[in-house]
Amino acid sequence: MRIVDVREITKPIASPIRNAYIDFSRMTASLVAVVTDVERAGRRVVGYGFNSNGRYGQGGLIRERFRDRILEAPPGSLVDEAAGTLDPHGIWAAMMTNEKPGGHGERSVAVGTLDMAVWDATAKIASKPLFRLLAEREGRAAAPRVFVYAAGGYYYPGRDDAALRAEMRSYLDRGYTVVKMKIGGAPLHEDQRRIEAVLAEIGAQARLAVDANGRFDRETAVAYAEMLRQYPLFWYEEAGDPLDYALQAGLADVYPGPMATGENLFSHQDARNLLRYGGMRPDRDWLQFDCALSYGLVEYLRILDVLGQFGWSPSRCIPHGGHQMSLNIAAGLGLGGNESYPDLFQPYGGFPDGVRVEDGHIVMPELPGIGFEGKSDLIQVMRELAE
Ligand SMILES: O=C([O-])CC(=O)C(=O)O
Ligand SMILES: [Mg+2]
Repeated sequence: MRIVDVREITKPIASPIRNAYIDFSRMTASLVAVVTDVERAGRRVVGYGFNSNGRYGQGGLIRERFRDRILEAPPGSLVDEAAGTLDPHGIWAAMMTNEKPGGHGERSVAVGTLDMAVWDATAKIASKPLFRLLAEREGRAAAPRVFVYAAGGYYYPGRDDAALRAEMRSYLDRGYTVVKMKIGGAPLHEDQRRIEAVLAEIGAQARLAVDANGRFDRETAVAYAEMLRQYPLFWYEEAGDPLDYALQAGLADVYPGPMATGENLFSHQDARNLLRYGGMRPDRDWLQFDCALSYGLVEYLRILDVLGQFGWSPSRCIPHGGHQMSLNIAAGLGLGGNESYPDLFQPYGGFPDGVRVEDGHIVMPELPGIGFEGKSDLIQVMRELAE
């Protein structure tokens, strides 16, 4: 059993939206394929992966370093003979040869993207859905029904509150019970008006989360907290810089409701610092680490270990990114749910065809691997890369 090729292509996922920090007019993503010499059901097994929105494609790093390390590693070091499939931990170690610790930068995105493809291939070779393989390895029962929430509510050029309300209404019509909107890209009083418009629209049918994308300094984060705490929000996300743990910890004193952060922390060491110093509360707050940006599931398993050491349950994790990889982790390892972007970042985000959101949950179909083959628009671009 061998990995015979690793391919990457950088694709546009541009759209005219803006959060408090960046616009997505030039956003790209890496699509990767890990090609094996194994056949299942009459087809060569190819694992696929891509990075989440918000960070750019990683073609340079993948082509200059990580691809060759996989292809040049002793093939036996990449295989789990006993399990009869690839060894994602061995492949991860090969990719990280000659990489110093710390300063995670964006190599974590390159490795996370390849790691997704490796797990897809690993589960396909085992002829199982990834969530079932993960649950078996951890000795727990899989839970195929997964909570999902609808992320959107971006700033668009010329957009008014009526359009924002209509967007949120459309999520409720599609079965979601939690919706998310952006804040911090407009003055506080304007954001407050937008929030009240959305709350009036969703009423008791759903809850609202708000996301500042790390925009605020301490004073502004507190001013928003004091405004936001009068509303029954699902969470207040990424108020300040993702690495400013003191800012986050200070917010807990003024904001009693749930807070969320972690999508821009890319390693178990950063996650540990958040839990050590960030004042996050395991009884109500949410952790959003996204394996596709942070060295993949091999590293995410280490993050879950750190959570355990600090008394956190995996059920407090709702990853960023809206991809099927995190849906599998949620169903296999007992996370609290997953993000979803019903109208954005297609064809990468979303669910296999025919999967519907009901009462804020989806049920995972029984597809081998991550399940990309069940999403026709996505598997089409994937197969153009490698089959
Ligand atoms: O707008 C973005 O960069 C995406 C984001 O923060 C989220 O999905 O939580
Ligand atoms: Mg966010």
